[in-house]
Amino acid sequence: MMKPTVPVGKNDTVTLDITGLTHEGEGVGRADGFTLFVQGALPGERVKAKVLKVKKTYGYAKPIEWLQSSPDRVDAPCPIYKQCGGCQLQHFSYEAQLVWKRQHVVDTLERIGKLQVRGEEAGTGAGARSSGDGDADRAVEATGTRFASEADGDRAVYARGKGLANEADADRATSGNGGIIVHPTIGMDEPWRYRNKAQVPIGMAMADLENGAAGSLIGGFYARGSHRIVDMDACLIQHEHNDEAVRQVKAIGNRVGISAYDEATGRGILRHVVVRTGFVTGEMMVVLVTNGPRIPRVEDWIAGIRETLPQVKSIVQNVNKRQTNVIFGDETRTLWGSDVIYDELDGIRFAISARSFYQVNPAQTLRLYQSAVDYAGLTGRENVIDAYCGIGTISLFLARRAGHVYGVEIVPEAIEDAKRNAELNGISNASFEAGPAEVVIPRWRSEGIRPDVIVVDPPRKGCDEQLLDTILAMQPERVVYVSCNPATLARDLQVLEAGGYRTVEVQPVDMFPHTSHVESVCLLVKG
Ligand SMILES: C[S@@+](CC[C@H](N)C(=O)[O-])C[C@H]1O[C@@H](n2cnc3c(N)ncnc32)[C@H](O)[C@@H]1O
Repeated sequence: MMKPTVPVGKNDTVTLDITGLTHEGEGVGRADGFTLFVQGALPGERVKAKVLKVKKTYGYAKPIEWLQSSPDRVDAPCPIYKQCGGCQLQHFSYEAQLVWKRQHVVDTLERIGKLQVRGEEAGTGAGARSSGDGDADRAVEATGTRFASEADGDRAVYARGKGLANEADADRATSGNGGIIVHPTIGMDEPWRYRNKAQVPIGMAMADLENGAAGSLIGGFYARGSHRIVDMDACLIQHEHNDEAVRQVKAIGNRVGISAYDEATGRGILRHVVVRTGFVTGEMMVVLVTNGPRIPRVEDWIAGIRETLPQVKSIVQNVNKRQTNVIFGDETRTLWGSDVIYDELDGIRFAISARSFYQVNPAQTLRLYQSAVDYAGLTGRENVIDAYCGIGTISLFLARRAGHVYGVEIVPEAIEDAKRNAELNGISNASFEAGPAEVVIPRWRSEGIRPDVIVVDPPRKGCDEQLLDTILAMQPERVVYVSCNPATLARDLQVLEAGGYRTVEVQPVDMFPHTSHVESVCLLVKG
């Protein structure tokens, strides 16, 4: 068979019309039908771009001149936005971000889930398209039910060839009542300084390393697509107290003298600084993630943190000796103060320990959980399962309106927090168990637990197949799916629809303004 020829080469200059944005916020354009991903370019723009890298079916290019700009283009307020990989959409007006996030959900439900969305003629959705042009929009995720890699799956979708429109239309499941309602994204009035948690990798200043000097610590996000740390003093999406804590930890580290962990050699001590602030209580936790149990001059560290950061209630060390991108290791010990900090959501108090998941945007979390509770449709009598429950946040919101809530979560410390949280709030109709949802819930089934509603809020990879099978076997009246990844949401909805559930509506909630992340809550009903 003839190998298809690629019409562009590295370092070529091409003119591109940008027709969409990928799930990572890159512009999508085509040169002679060949898909190029262009960081920093927006839908509706025409750019001259230099080709940086060419793969078999797609490539990457960098804009060198704007021939036409989008009316949605704005100046990014962050001075290190161009270097830092933390945010992807600061150059896109906030209103346009919200429209794009909804459209991204719609397109993904159609393309990957093959589901019909109400009011969306195939391929003619309003607003900024989330992917490429008509052809790319219709390209169908046909690589089976699981993705080898999220990014690869997504890029392959955009880059796949023409002619799939009919297949997509033919395969599209009918969802009854004219399709799924996808509501406008719920945005923030003030979409800055919203994060309660900073997780900052620590390194050494390059100049110091090259000069063989003792070295000063740097800390910030990784540069886009790399593991080079961009040092930062302030991050406009972080709570100011978190910024201050990271600055102080770097200063204390420089004064006390500690080496930064080096990924390449596996040597050095300080890997990450993780800081959490309770938005309601103001309480803070500082976690030092180290490459071994010993922190030199640990008493000076504790004194320095307590002196400069009086809101800190908990100083914790986590030991991670593995050569991995995963931030936390398995060993955690409290160096000073409490094992947890407290925060509140809608009058419910939560204890949060270092390794427990807690939503990072508390203002939007309230809206997200409110939608989840509404979709659960509770009257006070129902049995509810909350799968992937973390520290029991959604569980306790649900328990106020349910007969009994059963929460399950894989991190044992989070389950300890969840039990403590139920007690702390005098909630006695919620019980929790540590373990994989896909193992624990089938066992609950065999023990005779019959849920009326199942809520799932899985990590980015979505629900385990075994769990989806168990949901179908348990036949709850409603399933509420909270998702931080539209691609795996769409894939899992397709499985639930094939098993007899109908997706009624989806509410996107902007939990992560200025980034390309999209969160949604989704209601499914039986039959
Ligand atoms: C997106 S978080 C949601 C947590 C919680 N619902 C909340 O809103 O705070 C996903 C949670 O799933 C947990 N998790 C990951 N894999 C799991 C599994 N196989 N079984 C149960 N929990 C799991 C993670 O530890 C994390 O706490």
